[in-house]
Amino acid sequence: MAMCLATRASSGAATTLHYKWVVENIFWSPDGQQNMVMAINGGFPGPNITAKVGDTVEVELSNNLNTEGVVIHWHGIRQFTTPWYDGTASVSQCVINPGQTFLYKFKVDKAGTYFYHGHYGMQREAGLYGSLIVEEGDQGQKEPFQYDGEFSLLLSDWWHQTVYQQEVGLSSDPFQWINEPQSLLINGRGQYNCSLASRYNSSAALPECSLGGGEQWAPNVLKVLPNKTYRLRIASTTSLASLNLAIGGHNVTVVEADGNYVQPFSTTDVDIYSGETYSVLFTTNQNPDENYWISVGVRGRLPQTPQALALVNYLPNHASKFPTSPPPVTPQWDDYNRSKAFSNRIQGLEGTTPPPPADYDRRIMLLNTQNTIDGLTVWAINNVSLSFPPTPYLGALKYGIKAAFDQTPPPDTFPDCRYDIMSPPANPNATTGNAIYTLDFNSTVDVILQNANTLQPNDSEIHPWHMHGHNFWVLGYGDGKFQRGDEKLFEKAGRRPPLKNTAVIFPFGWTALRFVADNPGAWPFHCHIEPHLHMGMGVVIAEGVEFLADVPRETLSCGLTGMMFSGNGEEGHN
Ligand SMILES: O=C1O[C@H]([C@@H](O)CO)C(O)=C1O
Repeated sequence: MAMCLATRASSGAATTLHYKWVVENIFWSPDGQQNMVMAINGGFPGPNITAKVGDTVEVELSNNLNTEGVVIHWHGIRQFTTPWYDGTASVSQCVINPGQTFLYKFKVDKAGTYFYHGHYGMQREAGLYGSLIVEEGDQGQKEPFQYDGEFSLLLSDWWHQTVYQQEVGLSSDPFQWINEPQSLLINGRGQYNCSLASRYNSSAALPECSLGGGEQWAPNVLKVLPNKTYRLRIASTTSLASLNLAIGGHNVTVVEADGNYVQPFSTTDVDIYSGETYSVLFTTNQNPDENYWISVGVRGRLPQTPQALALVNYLPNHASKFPTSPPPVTPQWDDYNRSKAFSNRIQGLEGTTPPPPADYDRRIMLLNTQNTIDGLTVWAINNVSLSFPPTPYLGALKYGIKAAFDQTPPPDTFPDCRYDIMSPPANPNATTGNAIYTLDFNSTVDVILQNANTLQPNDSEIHPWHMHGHNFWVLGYGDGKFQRGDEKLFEKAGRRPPLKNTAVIFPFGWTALRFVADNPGAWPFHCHIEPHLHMGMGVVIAEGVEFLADVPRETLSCGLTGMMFSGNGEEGHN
């Protein structure tokens, strides 16, 4: 569709990519069953953006939804000097109302694999996402690896119930959990109630899918030539599922994570959590008379969803030639030692910037618990469940509107240092709050994300935490409760902490991160499982807002900033 194509305008070395997008609900069959999907320009997933380092990306976003606002977050893009285009409702901007058009305009300053998605309510789960690739610029750094071609695989999970019903379930008493997805999608394509893998198993529960190839739910086909090396750019925008990807008969070499080069290592399969991206290389060195399956399956929760499949089609074989080997089996969902071993293999590329030494400007301990508030099930951080305010934090901070959110800082550590993370909370009550962590500009901050038992005995879940506006170094993962002295685990000889923007906390474990608060703005830092954020599992950090030029008014025309601009509200005072 012509509308999907960017117009390119170059002046000297700088290029501006301009896109016109329309968001609307359409009918689509992501897995063979027709459903309502939140689409861009009439297609699902949204259009790919491919830019080069230094480019300016402009997206003119028109909201054609009938009754709800929309925003789009550019996941992994730091938005340095443009925090108001980060695309998070209540934090960086007011939602774009139905019928309105809003211009996002930001520079992409770091090569890597990224994606974009809705960041209002549960619009990501409704289908509002697409892939965003930033290539090295013509003059800039060379990539530390080579390949002959590349493919982008955007992974997601899909439910048949609408997100509106799910949201009501999450805030009902009794609580109604969204449960496991009906299907997993690769580039928006999956199969429900039938399986392409049934032919390998005479007692398969599902019938074999019958497909012509042109269906919206037909699997992706990656056409490759023998004896070449390809780059797979993998991004997970799942709402819930932790995934594992493998290519039948081929090992892969991991080279990039969350837009950062990592020390290459070879592996049979890749764990990928919601919010993460990886680049892997694979060489087409297998029998060229065959085609091969790529399989993606669920880990970290008891799987109730069949694998998603895509086909590696060695040319000149026909794509309809079925691989002789069945799809790779996904590793056991609860083999956490295996998951931890994979996460620990991700290390910074030799020669890349190591974390600054701990100066303990600030260490924030964030205890993740499942709680109840007035009979509702929520998630809380240090006993506070985040509830987004109607006035975006960025404007409230810039204009000193104190009434916009709770001014008492949230706790820097657990409510009770003796908290038993191995048992359900002794007192499950939590409070709702919207206060923020204000960080000294340019300070080094350590965060310890501490997992705990849920409301059910002997139960603790995976949570991938994503930070907007920053990359952080993943200092280490540990089991149990973080203790004084566990810092020594950060400094294992020869280990280079990787830079990432999303890091998982394992059940009953902790994850330690370090970052520099060098990006003026207000930034969410949250569990990337969408219903968990909806249930309050996140915090907001802010730094250096005083260094920002004027925040564009069109980003703040709601809540108290909206009233201020129209002359009816509390006047700003810095
Ligand atoms: O937030 C969640 O709620 C359920 C369960 O803990 C309570 O039903 C679940 O699996 C989650 O991840």
